[in-house]
Amino acid sequence: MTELLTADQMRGFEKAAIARGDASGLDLMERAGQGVVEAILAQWPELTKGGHRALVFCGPGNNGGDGFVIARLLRDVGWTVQVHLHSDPAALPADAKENYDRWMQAGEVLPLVAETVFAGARPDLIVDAVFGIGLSRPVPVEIAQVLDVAGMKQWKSPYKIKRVAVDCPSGLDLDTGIIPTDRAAGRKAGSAWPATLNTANLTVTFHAPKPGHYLALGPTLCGSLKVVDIGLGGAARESQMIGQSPDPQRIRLAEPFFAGRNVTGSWLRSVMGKPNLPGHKFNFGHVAVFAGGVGRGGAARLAARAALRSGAGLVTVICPPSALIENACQLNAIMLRALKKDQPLAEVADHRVTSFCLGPGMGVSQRTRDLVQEVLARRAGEYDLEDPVVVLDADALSSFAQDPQSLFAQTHARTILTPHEGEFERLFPDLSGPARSRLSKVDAVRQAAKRAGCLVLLKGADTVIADPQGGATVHAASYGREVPWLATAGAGDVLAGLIAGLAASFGSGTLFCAAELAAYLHVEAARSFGPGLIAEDLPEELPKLFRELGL
Ligand SMILES: NC(=O)C1=CN([C@@H]2O[C@H](COP(=O)(O)OP(=O)(O)OC[C@H]3O[C@@H](n4cnc5c(N)ncnc54)[C@H](O)[C@@H]3O)[C@@H](O)[C@H]2O)[C@@H](O)CC1
Ligand SMILES: Nc1ncnc2c1ncn2[C@@H]1O[C@H](COP(=O)(O)OP(=O)(O)O)[C@@H](O)[C@H]1O
Ligand SMILES: [K+]
Repeated sequence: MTELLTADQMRGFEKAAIARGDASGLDLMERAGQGVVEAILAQWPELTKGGHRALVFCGPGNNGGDGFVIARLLRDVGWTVQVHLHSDPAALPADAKENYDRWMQAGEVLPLVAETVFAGARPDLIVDAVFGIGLSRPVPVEIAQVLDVAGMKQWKSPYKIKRVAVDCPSGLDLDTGIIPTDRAAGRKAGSAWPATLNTANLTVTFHAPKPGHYLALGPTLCGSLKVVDIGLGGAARESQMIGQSPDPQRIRLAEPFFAGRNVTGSWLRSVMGKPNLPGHKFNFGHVAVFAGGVGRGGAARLAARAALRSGAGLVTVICPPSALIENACQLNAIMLRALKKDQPLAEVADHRVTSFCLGPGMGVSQRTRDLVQEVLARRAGEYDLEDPVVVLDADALSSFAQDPQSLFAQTHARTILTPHEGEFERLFPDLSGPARSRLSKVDAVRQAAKRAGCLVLLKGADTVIADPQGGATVHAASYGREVPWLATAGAGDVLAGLIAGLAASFGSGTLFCAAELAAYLHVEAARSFGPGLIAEDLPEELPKLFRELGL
């Protein structure tokens, strides 16, 4: 798993490397510029021949400094390079000023304004080195207009121009994936998108990716993402091994890589615990999924099917007596019990149930609230680790919209809430909507987890999982892993069942790791099946996936 570094953390790594004497700021800037040029030529080998034309846009900070290095290195290999600067050169920080001076020994700098940028011939390459991690406010309108991808239409055959962003397309906040805009810059009517849009074909970042490359608009704006090693050392804590709990206050990316190696098989084995161990079905966990009334059982059956396919030893659907026949007609390997209104839960779900899943199709009602509270009150005794896992999704969350605190008063460390944005807003209105123009999805989910006293997984193409201590993971269906066809009714129910099933076995993995793996498998199952997918297909794709992933 790769660590995602916030701007502050990145600056910390840079300072530490300089303090250790590993490199000077100027060395780092040179390596950064060199890394960008190498990445450009690797991405487009046809550009290696030289004789091409580049526009380099430089900003007032060290991102601009990288731009001057790139301009010089391209010029050295025979390119015609035109540099535009948005700043008073005298105000540049020291390393950027030094690289400005080196460029100026045989070059010139034009202002970064539309009239001069679009006056010349069509470039082959545009390098955006205006703002990186130092972005502190909305980009001024006149610069946003120059950076707007639509501006390229001023040249003939604009699709031939390659756009490269240094650290990020300028204007993207790398902590949040949001584009801060002010009223002057405006937004398209009725849209979350700003009126102008700066996108890249290739984004080159340094040392480690940043949260904003994966959250919100980040993946759409960045194109493809390349991380360049600039020798900062102390690899951004990749030592958070797969299968281990997250480091509090740090953010990681849920992916099957460790130290550059693909470790999918060992990730699956470390979290699932099942293969190669002797034992009987009760050793591999018993999942109980609560279903709603007549005609509403589909969602629970989807969750149950995912739980069983994910390796749980037993799965039982618990439904009201009126829905027994409907469910009996649909279920075979999944067991079925009816729970009467005043019947004690223990009569249908004994102490061997290791994982509960509540919400899908249950209905928003007092009955759902009561069942959630009864399940949360069931504790195993002294050790938290033996409490049954409780996955709360959909109606189990919405049933507490009027009084979220009464839910949070009962949740425990083995509880996970799995809302989509709408359900999240019902429980955490102050961490949703307008608040999210300031607060990253990661920080919103961290605050939610702290308040709820349990894990929270907020769904989306950028799924975020956080624990109450601040540990957080992003699982991103982006950069070649896009699965828009996963936005299909019932896909969330399958995810809830998958978490309940993976966490049921008391394998070596924690609930947090089970949630990370579930998010990954969910998207891999959708990728494996492809377009045309419906929710029923997801659990059925798992056996093939497990085989392919080396379980
Ligand atoms: N931290 C590191 O380890 C390294 C950083 N490098 C580069 O340095 C960059 C960070 O440099 P800085 O911290 O100087 O930050 P930036 O260069 O990203 O931007 C900071 C400057 O832009 C101004 N600014 C911010 N938002 C603005 C806005 N909306 N309108 C007008 N002006 C605005 C600030 O006042 C400041 O002058 C990175 O993105 C990366 O490109 C590289 O040289 C490699 C090493
Ligand atoms: N564009 C997308 N890319 C990747 N995953 C997506 C996308 N849209 C939705 N998903 C995933 O699909 C699931 C939808 O869940 P949810 O909104 O609860 O739907 P439902 O209630 O119909 O099951 C979530 O796991 C979400 O992360
Ligand atoms: K940039």
